[in-house]
Amino acid sequence: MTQVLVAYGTSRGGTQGLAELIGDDLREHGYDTIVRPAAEVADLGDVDAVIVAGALYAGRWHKDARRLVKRQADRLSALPVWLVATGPLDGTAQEGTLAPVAHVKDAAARIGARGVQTFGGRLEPDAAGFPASAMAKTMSGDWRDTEHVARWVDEVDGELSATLR
Ligand SMILES: Cc1cc2nc3c(=O)[nH]c(=O)nc-3n(C[C@H](O)[C@H](O)[C@H](O)COP(=O)(O)O)c2cc1C
Repeated sequence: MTQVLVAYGTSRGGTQGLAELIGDDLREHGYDTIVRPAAEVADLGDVDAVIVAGALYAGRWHKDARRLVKRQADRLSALPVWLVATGPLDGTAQEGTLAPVAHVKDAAARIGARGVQTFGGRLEPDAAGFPASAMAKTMSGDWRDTEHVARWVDEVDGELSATLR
């Protein structure tokens, strides 16, 4: 069975939830899927494809996602890989294809990623720490869109099916 790793970098759990959604959709398409924190991925084992998801903070892709791409660059360069950013606290990610931030663009170029995708983010009303708590007063909400994720996983499945199965 084709094995897909979904690795995520999160600070407040939203990206973990998004990675789990991606993982569930991939399983429905028949993939053997592992969802794991990017910081814990020391070895890519026998995976056939990888999705690296990271939260956006101040225009930066989460360090755990960046570091995974850096330390596994050689292996990732030889695999089908998609990079995902989750962040916008509004509907812009659903409306169209947002240009990737520089970190994601650079990481994609480094490993020859198959694609990059930005999904809406989540900020909880009781987010702790500054400036998250201040932002949460006016910007809290959940813009992770299950339909948007499902449509994107369909596209990934289309490409993987054409090359791996
Ligand atoms: C301090 C702060 C800075 C943020 N900066 C950005 C940003 O530059 N771009 C963006 O799209 N989202 C930004 N966000 C929204 C987060 O990316 C969003 O809340 C995301 O879902 C957080 O993921 P996590 O829960 O996995 O940490 C920011 C949120 C906070 C609290």
